Amino acid sequence: MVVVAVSGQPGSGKTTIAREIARVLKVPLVSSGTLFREMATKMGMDFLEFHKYAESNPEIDKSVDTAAVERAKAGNVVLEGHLTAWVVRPYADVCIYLKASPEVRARRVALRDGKSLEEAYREVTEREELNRRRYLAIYGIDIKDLSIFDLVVDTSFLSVNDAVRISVDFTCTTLSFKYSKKVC
Ligand SMILES: Nc1ncnc2c1ncn2[C@@H]1O[C@H](COP(=O)(O)OP(=O)(O)OP(=O)(O)O)[C@@H](O)[C@H]1O
Ligand SMILES: Nc1ccn([C@@H]2O[C@H](COP(=O)(O)O)[C@@H](O)[C@H]2O)c(=O)n1
Repeated sequence: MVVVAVSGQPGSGKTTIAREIARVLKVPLVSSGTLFREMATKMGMDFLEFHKYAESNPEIDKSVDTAAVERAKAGNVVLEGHLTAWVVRPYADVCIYLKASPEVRARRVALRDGKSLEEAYREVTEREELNRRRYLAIYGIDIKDLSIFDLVVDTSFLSVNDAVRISVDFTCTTLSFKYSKKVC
């Protein structure tokens, strides 16, 4: 029953890496970020606006996180989300954190979402600060504390392929060692 959590800064490449790890492990990918985006859409809010709304409505993060923990307990999953690893750590075999410079992440999000560089830069920096404040207020968790992670990767100067290879190789090696058999 493998459980992998991929967290990290907005635009660092979490979804890209988590999707590939899930493919290699042949398990589903569950994204807290996607759930959070869907909730924003349902409430007719802009993504960034919803982050601010969540600040005075802690039940939003708690419902996203409860879903992540319940799914982790069921096993055989890759969980992805900016904040997810901190809450599923007790149930995860491997926790990976991705980071990159704000400039690099803004460029990637601008390209991905068809936004201006200025808008993307504002989004990635504001989202990170709003998330940091919420998690500190709700759980007393400082998302600057990366000590819970098994692997921290700065993807600023890595190609997608290199970032994927590093993350997948580490995950497969760690799982194979932990379960004393070739997992992938
Ligand atoms: N190492 C990399 N080098 C260049 N581009 C990358 C790299 N990793 C991911 N990307 C690209 O950057 C964009 C953002 O990646 P991705 O959506 O995986 O990030 P994320 O952390 O999940 O973002 P968000 O926090 O907004 O959900 C995507 O278009 C992806 O293809
Ligand atoms: N456990 C949680 C709770 C909330 N989030 C929020 O989802 C947003 C989008 O996540 P990305 O992976 O797309 O960055 C994120 O900014 C959090 O506010 C979460 O990720 N995990």
